Amino acid sequence: MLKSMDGLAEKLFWSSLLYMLKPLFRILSVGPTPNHVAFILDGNRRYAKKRNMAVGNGYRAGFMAVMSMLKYCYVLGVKYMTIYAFSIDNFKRRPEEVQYLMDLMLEKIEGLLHKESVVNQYGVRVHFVGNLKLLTEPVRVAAEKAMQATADNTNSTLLICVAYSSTDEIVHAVESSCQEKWNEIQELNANQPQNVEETKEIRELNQIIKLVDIERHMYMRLAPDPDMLIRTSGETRLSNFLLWQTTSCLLYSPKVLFPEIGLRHLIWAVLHFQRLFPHLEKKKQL
Ligand SMILES: CC(C)=CCC/C(C)=C/CC/C(C)=C/COP(=O)(O)OP(=O)(O)O
Repeated sequence: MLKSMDGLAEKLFWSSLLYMLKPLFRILSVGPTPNHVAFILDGNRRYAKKRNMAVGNGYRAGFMAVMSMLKYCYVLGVKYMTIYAFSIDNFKRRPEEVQYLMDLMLEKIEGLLHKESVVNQYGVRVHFVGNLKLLTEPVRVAAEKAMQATADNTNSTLLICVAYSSTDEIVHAVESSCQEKWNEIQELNANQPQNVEETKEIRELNQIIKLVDIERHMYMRLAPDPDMLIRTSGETRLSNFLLWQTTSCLLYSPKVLFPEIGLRHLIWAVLHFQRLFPHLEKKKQL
C-alpha cells in the first residue's frame, strides 16, 4: 500500500498511525525499554522467492522494513538501532547481486540526505560501521556525506553495518591499539633519550594494552552495547555480527522474513525484553 502513496499521503499515514498507537506506546514505556536494538536482516531473498519477485525487490522490501522499524523504535524510545546491512562475506555472493546491493545502497543513502527523509524528519543521526574502504567509491562517498549531514541530529542514532564482520572489527581494533601504543612509546623515547633506565620503564608500562584501548578503536564505539538483537526468520546464529558487543545481549528470533517484520513483532520483542529484564540485570551483576 505504501508503495503507491505519494510523499504527503505517506507522511499523513504514518503520523495518524503513530498517533492512534500512542496509548499502546505509553503502556509499553512503563516497563524498561531497550536502549539499543540491533537487527540481522534475514530472509530478503526468501521473501522475494515466496512472492515470485526478482531478488532485488526482496532487498528493496527489506529497506522499507528498516525504515518502518526505525520509526517504531523512535516512538518506543529506543535510542540506538543497528542493522547488519552488508557483511564482508556478502561480497562472495554472485557479482550481479553484489552490484545490485551496492546500487541500492547508493540510491537509499543518497535518499537519506533529503530534507524530507525519515532520518531528517525524526532527527536521527546516521553512522556507517565497518571496513568502509572495501565499499565502492560512490557508496563510500555517499556514506561519508550522510554521516556529516546528520551529525547534528540528536534524537536517536541509526548504525548501518556495511562491509562489516565482527572478527574484522576486532582485528582492526587490536591493530590500531598496538599502533597507538607503539607511537606513544616512540614519542616518549624520543623525548627522554638521556635516561636509559627510565626509557625502559616507560616502555614496559606502556606496552600493556587495556580493554578500554581496544574498545576505543572498535567501529561500534559510538554506541553502547545492544540490549537486544533481533534476527528474523527464526535463525539463532550470530553470523559474525557484534560478537564483542553482545556478551549480555538478549537474542530474539521471530519466525518472520525480514521484509514482513512489523510493529507487532517489535512489540513482542520489547515485551520479551521486559519479562526477562530483571533476570538479565541480575546476571550482569554476577
Ligand atoms: C541502505 C541500506 C540500509 C540498505 C539495506 C538493504 C538491505 C535490506 C540489505 C540486506 C542485505 C542482506 C545481505 C541481507 C541478508 O538476507 P538474505 O538476502 O541473505 O536473505 P535470505 O536469508 O532469504 O537468503
